[in-house]
Amino acid sequence: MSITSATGELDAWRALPAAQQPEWDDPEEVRAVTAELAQAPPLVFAGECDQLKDRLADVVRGEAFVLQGGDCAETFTGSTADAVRNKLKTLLQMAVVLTYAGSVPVVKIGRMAGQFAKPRSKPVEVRGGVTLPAYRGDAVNGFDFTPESRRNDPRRLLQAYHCSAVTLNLCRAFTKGGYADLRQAHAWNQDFVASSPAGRRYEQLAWEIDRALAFMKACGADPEEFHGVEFYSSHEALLLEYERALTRIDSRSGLPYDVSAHMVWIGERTRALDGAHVEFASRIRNPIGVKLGPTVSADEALALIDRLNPDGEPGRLTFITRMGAGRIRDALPSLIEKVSQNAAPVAWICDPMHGNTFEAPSGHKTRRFDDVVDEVAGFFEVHRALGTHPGGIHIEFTGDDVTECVGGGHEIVEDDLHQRYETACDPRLNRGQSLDLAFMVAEMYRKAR
Ligand SMILES: O=C[C@H](O)[C@H](O)COP(=O)(O)O
Ligand SMILES: C=C(OP(=O)(O)O)C(=O)O
Repeated sequence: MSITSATGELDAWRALPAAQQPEWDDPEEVRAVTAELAQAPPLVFAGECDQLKDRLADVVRGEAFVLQGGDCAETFTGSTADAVRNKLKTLLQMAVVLTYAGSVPVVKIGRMAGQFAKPRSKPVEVRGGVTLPAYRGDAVNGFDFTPESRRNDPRRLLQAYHCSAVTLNLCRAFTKGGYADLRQAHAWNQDFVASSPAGRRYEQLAWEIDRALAFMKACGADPEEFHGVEFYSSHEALLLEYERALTRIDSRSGLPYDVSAHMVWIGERTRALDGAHVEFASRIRNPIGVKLGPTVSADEALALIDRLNPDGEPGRLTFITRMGAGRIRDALPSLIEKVSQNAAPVAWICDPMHGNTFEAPSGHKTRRFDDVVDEVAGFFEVHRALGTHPGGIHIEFTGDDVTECVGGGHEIVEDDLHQRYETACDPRLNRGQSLDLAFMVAEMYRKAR
């Protein structure tokens, strides 16, 4: 493909309806910002995206499990060393639990280093009779409820890029520089072990891992093998101007990659077959996820496969189902059956968060930990019944001790939600709830095999 024809194809989305795009007041400013982004260094390399595709191909074959997670909405002020380390630590702890207790290689994908834009149900928010544009993520406007803050500001796209770079740089340093060394499995838990039942359970597992590592060392295995881990970044490819500006032609292959993240996904609200998001994603070579909610039909899923993975490349396409605990057992089987009949290589991941949100009497958006667990259980049951592979989970979590979802080991109740409700959009599992979930999922995975 020539560079000129590749560029034309990469812009084909511009002629199609693009849902959930912010209205910017000054198109000239958007042009200036995207021109600057188009010159900015890539955040990831095409070869890394291909490596993730290989790992996801293992998932398709039933040989690995995906743990994808992080904030609902990252914020600029949250791009600090402490916050990033706490999230990463939680992800690493969950991955260790899944790898050890579930006996499966875990592909670690952060919902991190780029998750700065949010699709919204309503374009405006009303508070006390005042109507302002909805908050659409720090890449678009501010969270504070004032007209100045809620103005869509294209310069925020640059800040999103820089915060993504800082976050990814830290993640790379933590995961390659010794912090993620399996021999540190106790150290990640130090601040947690005394205060939480999940922390104590994890500590026991870390001792078992110590023994296993000592055994392997005694057998001659090289301990340096456990020094670092592979970590990949992902976010929703929502703001097409931003994603397009960060798309580059790979010098090795001449093919386009969106270098804003290793993997990007298309959301439930933007997956229209004739829409701009699917068109854009069909042109880039990254691994792509698509969220599928309870109203998706099997024919739509097949049409998405045709558009996004016509060559049947394993690892290219992941379906992230988010049906809700009450719907998954009815809605998922026919989807999987039809896709399997077509022999389409798809990785199936369960997002047990987005179909289980409700509003507490206090007005806080929340989720029940039990519903989250029940949706994952339904996901495993369906795959088990059909003989297909439950390929992973996609969750919203934070490494901090927030009170945003109810239930879990600490029994957070609706009256507690106000205590530490810090999310900029949807409720996240806190660290204890995340670890509890990892133990339960590991158990489900072991049984499913
Ligand atoms: O994270 C997903 C969506 O952006 C979020 O659920 C939308 O929330 P809203 O319904 O409050 O707009
Ligand atoms: C918006 C999201 O999810 P969904 O598209 O599934 O609603 C999300 O994961 O942030």
